[in-house]
Amino acid sequence: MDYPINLDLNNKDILIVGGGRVGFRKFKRLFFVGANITVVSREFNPAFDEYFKNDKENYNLLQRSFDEDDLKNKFLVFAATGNRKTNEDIAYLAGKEDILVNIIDNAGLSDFTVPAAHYRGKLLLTASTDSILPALSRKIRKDLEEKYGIEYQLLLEVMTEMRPGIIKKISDMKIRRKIFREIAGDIFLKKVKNIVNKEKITELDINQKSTTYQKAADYLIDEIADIIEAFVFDKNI
Ligand SMILES: C[C@@]1(CC(=O)O)c2cc3[nH]c(cc4nc(cc5[nH]c(cc(n2)[C@H]1CCC(=O)O)[C@@](C)(CC(=O)O)[C@@H]5CCC(=O)O)C(CC(=O)O)=C4CCC(=O)O)c(CCC(=O)O)c3CC(=O)O
Ligand SMILES: NC(=O)C1=CN([C@@H]2O[C@H](COP(=O)(O)OP(=O)(O)OC[C@H]3O[C@@H](n4cnc5c(N)ncnc54)[C@H](O)[C@@H]3O)[C@@H](O)[C@H]2O)C=CC1
Repeated sequence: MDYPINLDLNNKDILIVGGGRVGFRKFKRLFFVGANITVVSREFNPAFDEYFKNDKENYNLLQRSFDEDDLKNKFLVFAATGNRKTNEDIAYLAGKEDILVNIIDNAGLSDFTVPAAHYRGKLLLTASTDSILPALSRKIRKDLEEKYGIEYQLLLEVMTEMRPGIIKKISDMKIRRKIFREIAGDIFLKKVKNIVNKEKITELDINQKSTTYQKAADYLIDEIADIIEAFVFDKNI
């Protein structure tokens, strides 16, 4: 069985060997999370074209064959060539340097695999199948996209501001746990969803902290204050 872990790859040096269809999929997500990416590839999938144009970000696209020196000082390596033997060689060389590898055509030689992922603001939901049926991971990711909507992003955005204050103010851990479980419960989530629908809040509103977002956030902060009061004074809500 695999161990799930959420890695902070911001500014970490990552190597991808092979800029094909799969290499691009790995690249896109690494770019999204702020990694420092080097892609070495004999040829590049056209999906990389727009990235060749803006070559000033945290990535380096090198059109050539893989060289052992490419592994130097890398935090993680993805072997994503279409050549099984080359990918095997990369697994061996990276292993010698104690660098963790993902081998796109060989789960057995991989130190880690990549799950399908749905990001909803700060919520991250992932699916994997122990490498048995990646198409199922993809299908589950699509299901999660339907089920876990913008209300989760809104709630987490508001809680980013509120959680430290609640922890500071309420010293009793048991009461805090009750409060947080209530905020994460079905009843409260329904309220958040209603406000998303009523105010027509979009992802952009949340990211830009628009006035529509502020209005919704203020409403939720009041609701959360009511929950806190109810639990602190041990009322049954
Ligand atoms: C082991 C793993 C290694 C790794 O890449 O980390 C791996 C390996 C392989 N995948 C293959 C094929 C496909 N992969 C996908 C899709 C995804 N593959 C991803 C991960 C993983 N794929 C890891 C295990 C994850 C797990 O445990 O489930 C996802 C989840 C994440 C991502 O890549 O970002 C992403 C969905 C992203 C999304 O949409 O959300 C589709 C679907 C499609 O394209 O429709 C197909 C075609 C249909 C099919 O074969 O199922 C083949 C070739 C098989 C062959 O030769 O036929 C191999 C090689 C092999 O099996 O040896
Ligand atoms: N892990 C996954 O999610 C998936 C894995 N696969 C597996 O991955 C394999 C290939 O995936 P694709 O991206 O579609 O292949 P692709 O052929 O589109 O891309 C491979 C890239 O590697 C480059 N390359 C080959 N040898 C190289 C070398 N020595 N140095 C540098 N670059 C080199 C090529 O120029 C090419 O751009 C398939 O054979 C399949 O087994 C397929 C689908 C999904």
